Amino acid sequence: MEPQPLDPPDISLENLLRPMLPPGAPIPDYDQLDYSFAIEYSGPVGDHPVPRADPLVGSRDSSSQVDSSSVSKTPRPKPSALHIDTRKRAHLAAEKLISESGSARSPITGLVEKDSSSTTGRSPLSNSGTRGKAASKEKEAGSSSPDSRLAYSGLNSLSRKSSSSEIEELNVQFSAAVSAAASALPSPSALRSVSLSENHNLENSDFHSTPRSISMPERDRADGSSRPGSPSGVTAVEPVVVVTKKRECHRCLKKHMLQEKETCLVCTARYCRNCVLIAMGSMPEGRKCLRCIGLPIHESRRPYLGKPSRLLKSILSPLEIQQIMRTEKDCLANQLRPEQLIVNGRALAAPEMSELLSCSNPPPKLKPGKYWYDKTSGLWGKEGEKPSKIVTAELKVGGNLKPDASLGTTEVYINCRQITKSELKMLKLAGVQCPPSTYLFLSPDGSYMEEGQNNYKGNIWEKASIRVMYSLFSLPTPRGSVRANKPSARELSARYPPAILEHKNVSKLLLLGHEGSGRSTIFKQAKFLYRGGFEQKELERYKEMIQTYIYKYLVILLEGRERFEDEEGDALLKIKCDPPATGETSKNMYSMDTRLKNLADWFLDITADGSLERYFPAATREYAASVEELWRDPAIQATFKRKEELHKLPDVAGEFLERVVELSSNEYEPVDHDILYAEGLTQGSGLAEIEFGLPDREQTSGAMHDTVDYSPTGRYQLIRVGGIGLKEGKKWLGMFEDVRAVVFTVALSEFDQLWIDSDGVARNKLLISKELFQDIVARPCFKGTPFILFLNKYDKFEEKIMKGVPLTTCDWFSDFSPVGVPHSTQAQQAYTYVVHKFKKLVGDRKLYTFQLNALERNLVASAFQYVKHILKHEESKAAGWMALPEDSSYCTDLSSYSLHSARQENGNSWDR
Ligand SMILES: Nc1nc2c(ncn2[C@@H]2O[C@H](COP(=O)(O)OP(=O)(O)OP(=O)(O)O)[C@@H](O)[C@H]2O)c(=O)[nH]1
Ligand SMILES: [Mg+2]
Repeated sequence: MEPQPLDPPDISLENLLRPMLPPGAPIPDYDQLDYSFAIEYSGPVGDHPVPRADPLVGSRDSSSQVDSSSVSKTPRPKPSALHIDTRKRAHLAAEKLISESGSARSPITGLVEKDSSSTTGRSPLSNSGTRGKAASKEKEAGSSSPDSRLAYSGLNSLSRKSSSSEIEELNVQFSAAVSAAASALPSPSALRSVSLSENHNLENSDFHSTPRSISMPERDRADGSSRPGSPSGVTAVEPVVVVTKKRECHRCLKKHMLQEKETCLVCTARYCRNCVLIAMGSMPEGRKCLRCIGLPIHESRRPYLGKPSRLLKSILSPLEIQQIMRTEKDCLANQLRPEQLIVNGRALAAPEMSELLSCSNPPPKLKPGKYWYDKTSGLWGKEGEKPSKIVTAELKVGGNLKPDASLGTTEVYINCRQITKSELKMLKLAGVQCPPSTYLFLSPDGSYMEEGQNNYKGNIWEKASIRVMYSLFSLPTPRGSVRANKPSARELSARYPPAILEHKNVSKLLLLGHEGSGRSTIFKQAKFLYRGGFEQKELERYKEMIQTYIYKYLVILLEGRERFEDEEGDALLKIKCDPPATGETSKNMYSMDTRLKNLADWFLDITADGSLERYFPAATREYAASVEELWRDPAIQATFKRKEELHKLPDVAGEFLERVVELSSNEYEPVDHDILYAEGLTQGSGLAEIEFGLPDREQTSGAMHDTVDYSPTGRYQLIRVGGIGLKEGKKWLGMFEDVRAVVFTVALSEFDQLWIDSDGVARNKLLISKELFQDIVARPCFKGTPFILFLNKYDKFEEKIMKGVPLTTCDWFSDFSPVGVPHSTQAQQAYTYVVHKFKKLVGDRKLYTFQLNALERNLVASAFQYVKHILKHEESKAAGWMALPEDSSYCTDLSSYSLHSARQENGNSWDR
């Protein structure tokens, strides 16, 4: 039989394209198609192997079929047929889609996209991104394959969120094109060891097998146990710097003497214009060779981040350059890692670095290294050197400033740092008197005073000539005009309370205490009681604060859940003694289903990399339902039951999480109760003051007889020293020598709670309060000042004692043994014992104590009346009268006031 002639292959464009596209994908419009073809090389044999180009005519051959194990599960186009220009098209389509969908996109989408260049940039609501074991499996299987990494991040995230097959298709084509290009044309060195046929095999290509250190939390790696090694999640792998001859292209090894080259940000290999796109692919992290993707950049290249070269401009469209430069600047792998910055002797954590970089005046061109930072003035410099910059003050970054931070030898100190000779010279020029052993307190605007003295002395930046001199000597000066920076009276009062307050004829009350003891609550109650509450602007701030804090509380719970799940798993394992089969994870009451776990992981990730505050409260509404779902999950509820073990979780967490949907709505307005429950006054807590007149007793409860105003002026000023203020600003205390009384708050209920200090050491909270109290009582500036101890949170204290939590949990109370006393509950006995312990601390000195529940407004009013009595008493004592007010509702001993007596006076009607 005569052989039938074979049909000529159908070489229509459609048939050519079909194998390149995923099954079922529509053929793109011919007019819009941007394509090119590779033809087989038939020239003379050269020095280097030439990549093979397989013809695409006809149906796909078996060798081009993608291994079904490939997680992308999409056929890869043949390397030869799809030119890199496809990227352009994919990219433009993505841009188009972004611009079209821009307005309709939810804030979540926008936010996630923004972050998509970073490790954690995955939609929390999609299942694609998993931290932990799932992610690690995915990685092993290749699903977090180079495809997904190579695709433009924006495009990638779009395809994840959008169901648009077009985008997915483009993404796949684009990734495949790059992979193809990479594997088809590896570097000469790779070619030396890889045969052409291997080279042709995408799965075996050098590109695929190159180990990556892309931002994968450490626990996702070998042991699967720990949190990310670096907070940023980028493993600190030292890049291997490629040494090439100066003018040689690292890929083709040609010299191209006069041609510009593009340099890899990681290994510094240089590529000529013909090789750059092949060597660097789609540049998902900017200008890096394919094998360097995921690696941290070489520090010498940091100044070039985001700055396109002329070469790039000549081969890519402006839109592409814009996108590449954006990813280059934003992508996580290219960021400075927090641990590379040592500030005041301590490596930064991710949230600290993000605070530093996002402040209004960050240090410019930061490089890895050791720095010192003066939080009070904002001065910033390299360790052992004079200051180089004034950055935003009061940032919570790094350790404590050391006197020798700048290796000064002048014996003149600014905010505890011994200054350098050039600074001293400048200070003298500015007319500041500074003989040896001068201790100056300098604020960010240049105003200064001598430490321990209450007078504001002047401003070193005031004269323009001085500022010029400073810059001549390379010393930093503040940005903008000093006049504009002049602090308001209110700001000054916070900085130099005595200077501002001196002229006022008020009785100053200093409100001190350890974090969480209730200082702000008392302050807020004073505002409600005597100043008519909060203004609209302040309410807005509280709203924002509450909405942000909910997420922080959630994250504490999520971390706790993980811990408990592991512990429980280990415990069950010990009981069972038979380890689960490989890959099987034992479930317990703290385990969550995969979807919620993904969501939880996302929250933990954005917290770990310090971007939680970038998302919230902005996206609070979108996530409220998810947070509620998480909160209601049995695993989280089981975790919450063990809240005492979650040291950072405040008491209010449950209350706020319970109402997350309501609190997250736009219409939500904080009510008094919410404001009191919200921790702190404002997010940045330092010094705050409020002035008020105390009304006569009759006005507040109607049951008091004291109609005489004992205060000299009838005006009081309550000054709250907040968390940071007290720790770093202990020197301020010396400036409050004219206060009439120190009100020290202690949260009684903390006797069984732990506090993790900055060194990670857990300590009993009440013991910390005790030490702080002892420290302050012992200060010479408070030698003759009456101390009033507000023993707060009695409600919680009572609840705990009644529940059987032993007071002896706190070592300080180890000798407490309740005895059966008629008409006295165990809680009252415990309270009396605690009062006794505190009084013993001050020896012969008088210590006034007041039992308080600061959430009860009337009780706080009584507390202030009590303070007023004390002041009167102290005044009489000083005048030698020694008469106590007749009515003394403070029982036999003015020095103690308990809720018991207060309740009797007020007929037990304590409204919140
Ligand atoms: N149950 C109970 N909770 C209280 C009491 N006093 C304060 N709280 C809560 O304790 C938490 C911490 O109180 P804050 O007033 O912020 O304490 P603080 O840390 O000293 O204040 P800042 O200096 O602003 O940080 C808040 O959620 C308050 O609502 C109390 O007497 N009983
Ligand atoms: Mg607080």
